[in-house]
Amino acid sequence: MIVRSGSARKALCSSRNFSHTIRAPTIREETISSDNQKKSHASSYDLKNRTVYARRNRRILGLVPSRNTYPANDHVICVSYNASVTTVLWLKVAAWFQILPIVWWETARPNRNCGFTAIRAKSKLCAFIFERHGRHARICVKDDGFISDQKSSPLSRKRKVSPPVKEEEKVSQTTSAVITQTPVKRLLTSPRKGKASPKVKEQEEVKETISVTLQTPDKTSLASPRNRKASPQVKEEEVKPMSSVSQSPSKSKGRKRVCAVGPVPEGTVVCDQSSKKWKLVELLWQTELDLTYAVCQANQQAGSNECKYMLRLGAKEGHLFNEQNFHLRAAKPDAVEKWLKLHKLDFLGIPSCVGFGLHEAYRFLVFPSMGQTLQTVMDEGNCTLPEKAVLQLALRLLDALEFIHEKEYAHADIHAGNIYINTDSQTEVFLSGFGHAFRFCPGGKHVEYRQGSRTAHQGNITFISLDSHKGAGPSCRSDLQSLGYCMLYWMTGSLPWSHLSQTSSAIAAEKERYISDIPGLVRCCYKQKKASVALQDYLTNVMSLQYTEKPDYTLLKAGLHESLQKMGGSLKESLNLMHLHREMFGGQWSSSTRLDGKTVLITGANTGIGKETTRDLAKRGARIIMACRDLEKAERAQKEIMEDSGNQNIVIKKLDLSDTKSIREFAELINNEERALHILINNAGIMMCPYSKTADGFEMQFGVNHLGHFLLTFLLIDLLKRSAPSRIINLSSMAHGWGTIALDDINSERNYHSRRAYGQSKLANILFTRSLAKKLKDTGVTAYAVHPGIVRTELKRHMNLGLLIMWKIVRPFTKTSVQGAQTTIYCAVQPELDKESGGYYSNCRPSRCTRAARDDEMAEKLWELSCKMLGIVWD
Ligand SMILES: NC(=O)C1=CN([C@@H]2O[C@H](COP(=O)(O)OP(=O)(O)OC[C@H]3O[C@@H](n4cnc5c(N)ncnc54)[C@H](OP(=O)(O)O)[C@@H]3O)[C@@H](O)[C@H]2O)C=CC1
Ligand SMILES: CC1=C(/C=C/C(C)=C/C=C/C(C)=C/C=O)C(C)(C)CCC1
Repeated sequence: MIVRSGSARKALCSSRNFSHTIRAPTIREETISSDNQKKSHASSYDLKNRTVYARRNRRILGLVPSRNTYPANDHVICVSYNASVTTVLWLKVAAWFQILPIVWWETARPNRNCGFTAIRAKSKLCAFIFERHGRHARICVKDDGFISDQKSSPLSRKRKVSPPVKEEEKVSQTTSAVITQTPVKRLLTSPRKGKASPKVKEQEEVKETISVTLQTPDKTSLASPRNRKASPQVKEEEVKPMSSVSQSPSKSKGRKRVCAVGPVPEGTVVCDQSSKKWKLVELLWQTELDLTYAVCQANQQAGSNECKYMLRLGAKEGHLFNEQNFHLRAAKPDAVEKWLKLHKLDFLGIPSCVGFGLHEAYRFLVFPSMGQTLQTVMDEGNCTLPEKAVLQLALRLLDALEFIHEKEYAHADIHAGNIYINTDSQTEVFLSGFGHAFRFCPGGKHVEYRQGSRTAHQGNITFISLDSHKGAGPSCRSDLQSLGYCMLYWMTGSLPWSHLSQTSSAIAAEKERYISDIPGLVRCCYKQKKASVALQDYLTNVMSLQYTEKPDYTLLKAGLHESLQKMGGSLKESLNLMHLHREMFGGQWSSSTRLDGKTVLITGANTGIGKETTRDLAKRGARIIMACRDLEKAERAQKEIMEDSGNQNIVIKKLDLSDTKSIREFAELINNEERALHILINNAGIMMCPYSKTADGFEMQFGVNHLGHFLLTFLLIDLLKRSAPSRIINLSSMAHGWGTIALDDINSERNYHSRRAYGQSKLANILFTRSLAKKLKDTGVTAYAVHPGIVRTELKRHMNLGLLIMWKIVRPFTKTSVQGAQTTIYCAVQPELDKESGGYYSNCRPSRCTRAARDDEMAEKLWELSCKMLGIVWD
């Protein structure tokens, strides 16, 4: 529960001034004594799902804003205690370029005894102030970002206990077992470590609010496996993949779910079949089907930190019954021991069940504590994992799979929620959750392939094999294919079917389509990135396995091993589950929102951010109008996107934003031909070009980036209003701070500075968005300004040498076009944004722009000037 030492801090302190870490679990406050200079001290807060870590001696502090609030990746900022000048400078640069999510910070050393560093992240509420009082440091936290004392700290807020689940809510018709894991209190270290201090105990009394999102369980999965009937027909079920944790780890973050069985109060003692008594110390997490507790033997007094065991509790006749049978039949500890010796392995990730039994209407299984699930790790901030870690995981899992397959069982539900990682060693990976395990080879005789012989689509819908979709008994190939899907997903954060809200049979159809097109599958997930050769080989191998074929595990492992070695990795090495670059700078965001029947118009759609935005929205089913000045380039992009998305409803129209005639002709065509326009994305842009003028005599950057889009929006506004709810997205930039609006020399005729002129045009984009929001109030048309991040596109073609050198320096922190497109897509599809208008967004969340960009008076003046320059009247 409480982070004292170990992996959290190790992770936290591992790199330079900033690093990734796994979020600490609970509310904690600690006075850091400066007497103990040699000892390490950790402090952590979970403040309405935000956490601060502080470590004094290594002078590192970190904060992790909550995923509950923000759909995009978490960020970690670590700064020195009493930050040094270098740190502050670094922070300033990082904040200025929005590399880190800092919007405000302050350091001061008013006197020798009291210094502080305060940081405010993009979360509205975060402010952490580190004060030193004599020989002690104290952390104060306050909502509004300014110094507070602990009395006003929201730490005192009470958590509400999850209400018991009503009987009628428990069972209802829904999908096949969609397992979603909710960490009740997030375990960071293995429960074996650490002691709970009295103070901590007190803090633990504070209850967390658990909002109830009912995800009703599958009837069939609650029924005894013996009573389960095979459904001959594949039942068509509406499944929203995003609603399942492992289908989209990022989406489920923080979502609290209620288990089919009501929780048993902590402190309850249960007795297993061998009369051993187990005390439920703490509810760790829950899925729709079961609850996991930290437990200790009843005669021992232990805090949750000392619990060496975990207990899974579910319905008496539910999937735990199947799991219990599996453990009794196939995974006895001595069998595992024997296997280890025979195969000269140092480790085999098969949990040993040390007790099982019934308690009232529940069945429970007890295991030695295995750490935390991979799902939890990913929920804590890793949308994707580094290739090296995925290879390590896969090799460990292949060992486990080879063992269970040899014991005649298929796991049949491989996904991150069923994989545990020992948080102490970080080298031990366990395969758990055998609730769907299937004995495919009873007595050495492989079952015959028969579709519909079992309930179709059982297990986690995103990762189950095609055989499971079809209701055929899963065999070796099912597990290996599922593992392949998992690896792809962990590495890339997507699968062709993972972001679409589809029926289970539609997902099955996608899997069927790709089973014979591995290059296509890999391309679809990796997009423009270089794919892992090892993974591609693995997929090719396992997708071609016959139903009864015995896989060549040695060959499969050799391929992955070779690749791991080439990357300088080994199985002995700790898993590095932190994807630093992606995490901090990637800003990947995911949503299942479909746009079928919607029309999107996007300018500059043939390359860079525009092209990736088009690709994504095309995959969501929208009709797309690509407004481009170069038709040849546009056709190439259109062809590629059509092939990739399967969406043929993508048209190209010529638009040159540097010529008002072209804009008018284009708009006329759209107004005549299109029945509706739901999303207008003013994306095209030009940056820092040598001085030149548009056809109408406007300075090029101001003319294209602002005036061109201003006119286009004006000409399309009635169509947008008629199509409401509709949205306008203006691509601005953090570069809006590089310039001001020179009302008296808007065309930079007296003085041209290419960077400032670009800044002026991007500032104009934000001011235009603000004015639009005001003028379009109550029309159902909303407007958003976006900073996409610093993105590796063709935009920099006019940059001067100095800036290009700078570009090289910041390159490691820049985004790919796919990453750069995420905030635009977010503004285009996120349903809640219907209620917001006029804001500035970056990293898929509201962001802070400069004061000049919030100047409504200037916005009004710019509006008037723009109308005048374009010769239009727009009130
Ligand atoms: N990349 C970055 O780091 C950042 C980008 N932005 C903004 O994001 C937007 C997209 O930029 P990005 O994808 O990076 O840049 P690219 O240069 O890759 O793409 C710009 C697009 O705009 C088109 N375009 C340029 N001039 C005109 C014109 N006169 N008429 C019609 N289309 C035109 C280009 O067409 P063609 O291919 O024919 O040249 C191209 O399709 C821009 O508004 C930019 O200011 C903001 C912050 C940072
Ligand atoms: C100037 C400069 C830098 C580089 C900035 C770059 C490369 C910005 C690119 C911005 C873009 C592309 C904006 C588009 O709208 C550093 C190294 C951060 C630090 C100091 C000054």
